[in-house]
Amino acid sequence: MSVKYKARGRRELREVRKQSRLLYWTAGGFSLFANLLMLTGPMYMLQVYDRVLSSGSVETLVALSLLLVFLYSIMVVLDFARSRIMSVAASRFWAAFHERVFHSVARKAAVLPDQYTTSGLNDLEQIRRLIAAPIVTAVFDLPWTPLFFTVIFVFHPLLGGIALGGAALLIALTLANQLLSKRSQSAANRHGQMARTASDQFRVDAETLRAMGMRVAAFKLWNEAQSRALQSETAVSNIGAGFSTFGKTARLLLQSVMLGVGAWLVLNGQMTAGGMMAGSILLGRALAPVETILNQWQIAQQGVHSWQNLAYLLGEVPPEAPRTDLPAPEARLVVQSLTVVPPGDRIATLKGLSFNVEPGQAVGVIGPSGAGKSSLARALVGVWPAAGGSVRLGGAALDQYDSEVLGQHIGYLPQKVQLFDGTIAQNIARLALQPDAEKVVEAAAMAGAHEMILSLPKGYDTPVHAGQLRLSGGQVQRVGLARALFHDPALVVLDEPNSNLDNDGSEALNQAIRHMKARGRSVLIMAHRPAAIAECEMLLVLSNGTRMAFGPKQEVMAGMLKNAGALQQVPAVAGGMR
Ligand SMILES: Nc1ncnc2c1ncn2[C@@H]1O[C@H](COP(=O)(O)OP(=O)(O)OP(=O)(O)O)[C@@H](O)[C@H]1O
Repeated sequence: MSVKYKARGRRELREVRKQSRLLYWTAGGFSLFANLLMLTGPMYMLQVYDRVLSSGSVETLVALSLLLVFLYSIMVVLDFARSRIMSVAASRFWAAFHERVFHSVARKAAVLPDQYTTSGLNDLEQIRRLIAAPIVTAVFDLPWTPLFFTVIFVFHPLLGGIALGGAALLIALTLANQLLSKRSQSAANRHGQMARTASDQFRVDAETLRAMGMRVAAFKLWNEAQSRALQSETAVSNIGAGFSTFGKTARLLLQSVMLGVGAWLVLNGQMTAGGMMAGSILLGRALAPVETILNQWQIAQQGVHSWQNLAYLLGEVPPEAPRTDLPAPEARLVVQSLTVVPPGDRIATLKGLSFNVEPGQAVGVIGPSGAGKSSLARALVGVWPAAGGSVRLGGAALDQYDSEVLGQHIGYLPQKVQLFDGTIAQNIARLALQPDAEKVVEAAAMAGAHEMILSLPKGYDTPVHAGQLRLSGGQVQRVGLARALFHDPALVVLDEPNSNLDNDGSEALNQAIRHMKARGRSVLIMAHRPAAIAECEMLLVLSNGTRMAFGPKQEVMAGMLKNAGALQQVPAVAGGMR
């Protein structure tokens, strides 16, 4: 399965990379000329030694020097243009994917968060860095190194042989580096990811750690992963640094050997002094790309790892097929033989569930813990796909709507309400940058949150920070309810909406439900506490993922009271009904 995902993701990545083909070819073309111009220095040296020094002609020296400056200027421009082109290619790649990756991360994390959703955006950044890194321009230079070796061979075959031997040595070092560091690099990635996940989790619930003396234990857990990551990273950089130093020394030594052998050839009259100097410089040029690749190997490894991660993520979350725009749905909900299996799991938490909700109706969904109420809420808002059967809103199955468009017609208050960084108004307006003040106040008033928000230091403009909430549990729930009611959605699904509410809050909630019903919207309330279902005329009783009863509230309650067995299965409701 994962191979299939990776292959699909890789295809998508390659397709986008292909769109910048012209840029890569241009950079390649520039590389040709830049590498030809690299011959300028050695040729100048050759001419100065063999022509100027023997002829003593100052004019020739001046002319050659002017030509040298001119050619070097062109080389600088080409080199600069080439790195600019690569940084444009890198930005293009990022721009082509940032939205896609962001949505893939968000879509996958809503269903089944994993290492790929944690690292997705960072992986994209790593690839962007790799494309713009000098190692890529070094790869462009690599095909032209035979040119330098050929010229060295022309000077003298012995020097050419030494140069080729040097190149083979550096390539062998690069391969050995890869072989020796591969395992440590993947361990570093794995443990680094575990340490980041642990620190995120501990930061989110730091209060619990502090209150119950769990900080030291949490540190030990985080530290273990972090130490392993550091150990592996140190191993990788030690290996890399060792090879890189060895490579650099080998190149310097080779250049000296070239000079020494060159001097011996000059003494034997087999070549000129200019050839000796030029050969040594050419060797440096020929080996430079190999040396850069060796030095930057870790960036390449990281980039390849990120490429594979991203391929998996994109393959697993293919782009959403464009959907025909549907009109705003009528608030008629039809659930037919719905079976839901939590993503990543095998056991169904809802089995063959059927019921209807008419516009203007409120349905209370009750049942013991683990009965499947939250699973139903997630399926009704389209977060968890139906494994069997269907959910239809306004006649259309949920997956016939574009998920963003569907979201506009749905209000959802999850069991654990999470606010995002931004102002209260932005949170209510579902993160709109310029919230529509009238609609925000209307939703807040409906949720009974208006007065509470006005009492905050900056009212609706009070900033909230996801990890550092200054609001009480009940206040957060009211803001969450206002967000669910914002923009008058057709279907409102409230999962335990009054778990943190006081009497006033519960009354405000009931008023909001009455209001939604009067506007012909449909409302579903998953509840433990009977106060939450006071406004519901219909009741759905779940047990163990199946429908125990569905119908008008009074009838269902009466039936349950008669049925002592069923009553025991829903103790909370039974308690509230007595
Ligand atoms: N993400 C998940 N992955 C696997 N199983 C899950 C997941 N979420 C819930 N379940 C399982 O599904 C079953 C129903 O859970 P669900 O949260 O829907 O119950 P619930 O009725 O809302 O319970 P509660 O009243 O305690 O909130 C439980 O057995 C639970 O273990």
